[in-house]
Amino acid sequence: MPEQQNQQQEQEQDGAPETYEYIVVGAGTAGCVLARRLSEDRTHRVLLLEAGRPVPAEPDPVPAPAAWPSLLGTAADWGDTTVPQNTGGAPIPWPRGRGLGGSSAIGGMTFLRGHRSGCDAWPEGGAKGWGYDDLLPYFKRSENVTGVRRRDPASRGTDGPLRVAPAARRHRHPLAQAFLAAAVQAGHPRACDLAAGLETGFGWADLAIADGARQDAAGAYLRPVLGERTNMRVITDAFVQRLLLDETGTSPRCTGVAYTVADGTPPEDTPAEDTSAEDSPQHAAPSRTARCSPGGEVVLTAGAVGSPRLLMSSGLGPREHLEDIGITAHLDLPGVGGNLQDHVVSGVVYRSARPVPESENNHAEVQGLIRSDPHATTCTAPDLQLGIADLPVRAGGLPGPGPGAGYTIVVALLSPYSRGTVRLADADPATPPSIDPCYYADHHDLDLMTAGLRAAREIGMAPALTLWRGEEELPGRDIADDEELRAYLRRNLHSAHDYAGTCAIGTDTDAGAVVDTELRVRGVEGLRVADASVMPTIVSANAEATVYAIAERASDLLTH
Ligand SMILES: Cc1cc2nc3c(=O)[nH]c(=O)nc-3n(C[C@H](O)[C@H](O)[C@H](O)COP(=O)(O)OP(=O)(O)OC[C@H]3O[C@@H](n4cnc5c(N)ncnc54)[C@H](O)[C@@H]3O)c2cc1C
Repeated sequence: MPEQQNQQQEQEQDGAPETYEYIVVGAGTAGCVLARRLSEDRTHRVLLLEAGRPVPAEPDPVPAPAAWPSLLGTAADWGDTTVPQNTGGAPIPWPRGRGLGGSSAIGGMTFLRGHRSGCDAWPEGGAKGWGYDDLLPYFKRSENVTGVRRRDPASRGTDGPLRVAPAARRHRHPLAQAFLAAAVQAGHPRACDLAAGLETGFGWADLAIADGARQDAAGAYLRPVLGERTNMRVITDAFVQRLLLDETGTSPRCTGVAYTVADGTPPEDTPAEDTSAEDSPQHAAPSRTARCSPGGEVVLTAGAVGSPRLLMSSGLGPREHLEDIGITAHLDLPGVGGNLQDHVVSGVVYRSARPVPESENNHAEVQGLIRSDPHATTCTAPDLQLGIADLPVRAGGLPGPGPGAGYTIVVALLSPYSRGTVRLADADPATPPSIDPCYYADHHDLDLMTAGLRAAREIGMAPALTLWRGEEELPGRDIADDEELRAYLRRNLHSAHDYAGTCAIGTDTDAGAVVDTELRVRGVEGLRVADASVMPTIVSANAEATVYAIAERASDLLTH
């Protein structure tokens, strides 16, 4: 694989400039899907550019699923942090994948579609054609649940590239089994197939693990076809700095991209015909270019941070912000980088009364989707996700048991009210972006999470967990009233890493919309976004399964 990459890089450098029907930026979850699907028609030349390396942990072996946290902070992670949050002041780590497979190659492998109510809210907000039923064929097309019990082929895929299944019975964690029983004892329904997005309650989550190995987008979608698709070129270590824009027409047209390659070879100069947008400081850096053939398109799949970052570096974004940092705005797109959403996470940490065995899976085998107010009649969509972690999950600096001595009932907020931003720190495209998720900026989020802690405690005290339950270490039994619980939530805060919303789908009348319902960037020709950033609102569970479906759908929109 690395050999093939190098060969491709040499061809790019030495050969005559080539053009492509599709240039896909970012080989993460969505980018691998797009590259594979778009290159199925062998007459289409497809270029996939990825800033990271071919194999996430190369030269080390890719770790077993349970060791996934060890990937964070490595070369496979951009290693971002947020700006200080209103939660005690500390920045929060914001890992995101960098390498073939992107975040699917370093993530936690929980594979849930999110409850259908999450997607069904999209058309109501203007994203016509993006409801759960519209996405269902694409959810199915991405996955393969062949052989898994209690999976209905009407709602689940049986021949997609990605093999997913719950933890195999003989490898299930005993604590997860006890937790599931405890949730039912606490009065929650038992879900049969939580991953389908049609049920609430608690059940075994599907995991992107097959035969004991991680299933990521590169392994499932890209590697199986790399050798046979001569019309697809993949270049790694290729950081796309900006989009090439032709502004001679009535609206700007994206004609290609400029990128640098971190392989030590000298870059080419940008050809004269592509200089129309080169009046801002970051454009002075020499770089390679890749251009679209007539009618070709650039597709951004750089993720909810990378895609808005690249748009803004190219002068497509909120005019005021761009001008503040010295970038000429080629188009005022106020929504770019706004509307940032994430699932905020906290939980109740227990010291275990017995040693906690090591996980053979992803540390999070059982999940639950619940409603904070079980008596609500107007809205029954789940707004909290509760799950078991066979590890103590706590922010650095907080006391508590070490691995093997504790466990956590994790609480995640599914439908946050708070909205954040991704902004450029300066005009240099290589400067890490400024990420402000604005956790708990809206007080409703703290109220919902407080209800979540109470629900977690109820399950934690159920008889099925008696043999495991030691002291409640965090927040601690004495922390009982709402004010104290809110203070704890601010102290013990994590990201679920489901970043979304920064290039949202919407209508022309929606000033915050960045792409239309066919994922075309508004006001620009030849440019689409097709990753987690297009979600108008974050989905009601972990995001990856939905990103696969969005990318599958995008490939149809591009080719039909
Ligand atoms: C640590 C972690 C754990 C997670 N756990 C889970 C989980 O258990 N279950 C779940 O459902 N979801 C999980 N997620 C979320 C899920 O992985 C993401 O929602 C999903 O992968 C996003 O897909 P994407 O294609 O939008 O972006 P990504 O997969 O992040 O891909 C973006 C790609 O673009 C590349 N890129 C960015 N900028 C540039 C540029 N300028 N030039 C070239 N390349 C560029 C990046 O290097 C990356 O490879 C997790 C995420 C993380 C980070």
